[in-house]
Amino acid sequence: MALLQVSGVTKTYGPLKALDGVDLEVEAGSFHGLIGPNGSGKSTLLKAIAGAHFPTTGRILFDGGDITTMPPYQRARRGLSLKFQITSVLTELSVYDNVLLALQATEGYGALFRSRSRARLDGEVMAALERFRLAGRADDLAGELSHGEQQWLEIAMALAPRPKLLLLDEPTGGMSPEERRVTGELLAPIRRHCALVIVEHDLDFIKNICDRLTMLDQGRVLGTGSVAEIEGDARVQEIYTRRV
Ligand SMILES: Nc1ncnc2c1ncn2[C@@H]1O[C@H](COP(=O)(O)OP(=O)(O)OP(=O)(O)O)[C@@H](O)[C@H]1O
Repeated sequence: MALLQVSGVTKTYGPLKALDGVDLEVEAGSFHGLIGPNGSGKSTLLKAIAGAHFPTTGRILFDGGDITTMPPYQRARRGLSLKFQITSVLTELSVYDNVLLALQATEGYGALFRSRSRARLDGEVMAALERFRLAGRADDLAGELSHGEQQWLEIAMALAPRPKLLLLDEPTGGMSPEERRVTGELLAPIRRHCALVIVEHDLDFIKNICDRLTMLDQGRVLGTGSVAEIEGDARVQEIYTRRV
């Protein structure tokens, strides 16, 4: 069974169907990109998976359990983690404390005091920072980091609790081409232990890092397949030449 299974998900806002019978399957360890024109429903789908809002109809299964109407904090404890487009690092805290807080928030303070030593958490914080080339900035204020570094810090925070699935909404927004390239490099090794669902407007970036793509158009799935299959799909090409 797939790690994530979205079945027949619809989301309506008044008369508007932002999602219309969407099916999506993501296997463990797979990187899955959501593409499509503006307003096609990519962010709405990501939010439904994250629990930021609930579908009007349909079901979402994650790691064998039904999470359709589960609150976000419970999804996080089951292994679902997310980073949205808007940066949410605490700029007045150190880089180190941002990651520490992310770990503590997922575990719950009770669990932290019962079973986890400060030394063990310290190891996890530093490992998370090292993976994202931020270990040397641990004591700096997060607000002193560049925009790209703040995005990496947020991804490091999202990955620190070792989720099974990471959701990323436009992580390379506002980054330089070099920062985008590095972001791809930093994300590649996580597939050993974590799957990814990513919304990203930079098609070259998403094609380079994803195994599979789902193309949305007007709230419906137009096609799902390998990058080569989706690139070769005439309907996908038509939409991108016409509207994107
Ligand atoms: N909270 C909301 N209330 C009303 N309509 C909404 C709301 N959120 C999204 N929509 C509408 O749902 C549709 C899908 O929006 P969504 O943001 O999911 O598209 P998207 O593919 O992520 O677009 P973009 O690429 O521009 O970010 C759009 O028509 C949008 O205006």
